[in-house]
Amino acid sequence: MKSEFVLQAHGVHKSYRKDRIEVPVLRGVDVDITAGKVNALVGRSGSGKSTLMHLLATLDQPDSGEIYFQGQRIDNAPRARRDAYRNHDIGIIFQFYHLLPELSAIENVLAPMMIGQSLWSYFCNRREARKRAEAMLDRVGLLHRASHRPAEMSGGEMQRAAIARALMTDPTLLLADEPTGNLDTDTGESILGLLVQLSREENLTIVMITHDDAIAESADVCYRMQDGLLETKPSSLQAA
Ligand SMILES: Nc1ncnc2c1ncn2[C@@H]1O[C@H](COP(=O)(O)OP(=O)(O)OP(=O)(O)O)[C@@H](O)[C@H]1O
Repeated sequence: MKSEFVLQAHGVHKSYRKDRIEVPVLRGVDVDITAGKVNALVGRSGSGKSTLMHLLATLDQPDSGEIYFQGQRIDNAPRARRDAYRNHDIGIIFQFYHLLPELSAIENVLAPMMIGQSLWSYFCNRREARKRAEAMLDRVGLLHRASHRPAEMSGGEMQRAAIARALMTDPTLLLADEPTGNLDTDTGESILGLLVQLSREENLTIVMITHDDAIAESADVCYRMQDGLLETKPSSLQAA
C-alpha cells in the first residue's frame, strides 16, 4: 500500500556559521507531508521555514537527519537522483516568482523542459512541449498573457506563470515559499484558491510556507515552526 506521506523529514538539524559563530536554525525537525493535501508550514520571520524548504527541495543538505521522498532517502542520494527529483518530481514556487525577465510567459513555462531533458529531445518534442505549456497557462488562467514578458504582467499574473512553469513536468509535489507574500490580499487569495483547487482536482501535494496564520488556515494540514522545531497545529480543516 502506498504511504499517505509523500515527503518526510526525520530529526533534521541545520546550523549556519557566520563570523565563527554557529547559528542553529533547525534543531531536530520531524515532518510528514500528507499526499494530495495542502500542507502549511507556518512560523514567524527568521524561524527557519525557508531553510527547511531548501532542504526538502535538496537545494541544501542537512547537518544531520534524513529526508525521504516516497519512502526513498533523497537528501544523500547521488547527485543525478537529486537533480532528477528537482527537475521532475517537484515544482518550486517562490515569493518573487523567479521568472526570467527576457522571456515571455510561455517561454518561462517551457524553460524546465529545456533543463530537465537534453536539448535534442526538447527540440524533437518542441510542438508537444508548447502544447503542454499552453495547457498549463490555460490551467492557471493565463493563456491570454502567453506572449507577455514579466515586466508586462501584474504580480498575480507572474505568480500564475510561475505556477504553470512548476506544473510543466507534472510534479508529484509543489513546494511554495510564501507564494502570496508579495501580493495584495485579494490577489493573494486568488493564488491561494488556485493552489487549493490544483491540490483537490489534480491530487497534487502542496507544501506551503507562510508567516501568515490566516493563510495557513486554508491548508488541510498545518505545522508551526518554533524554536527550531515543528509542531502540529490544528487547522480548521484538520478539525473538521
Ligand atoms: N546563509 C546563511 N548564513 C547565515 N545565516 C543564515 C543563512 N540563511 C539563513 N540564515 C539565518 O537563519 C535563520 C532562518 O532563516 P530562514 O530564511 O530560514 O527563515 P524564515 O522563517 O524563512 O524567514 P522569513 O519568513 O523572514 O523568510 C535566520 O536567523 C537567518 O538570519
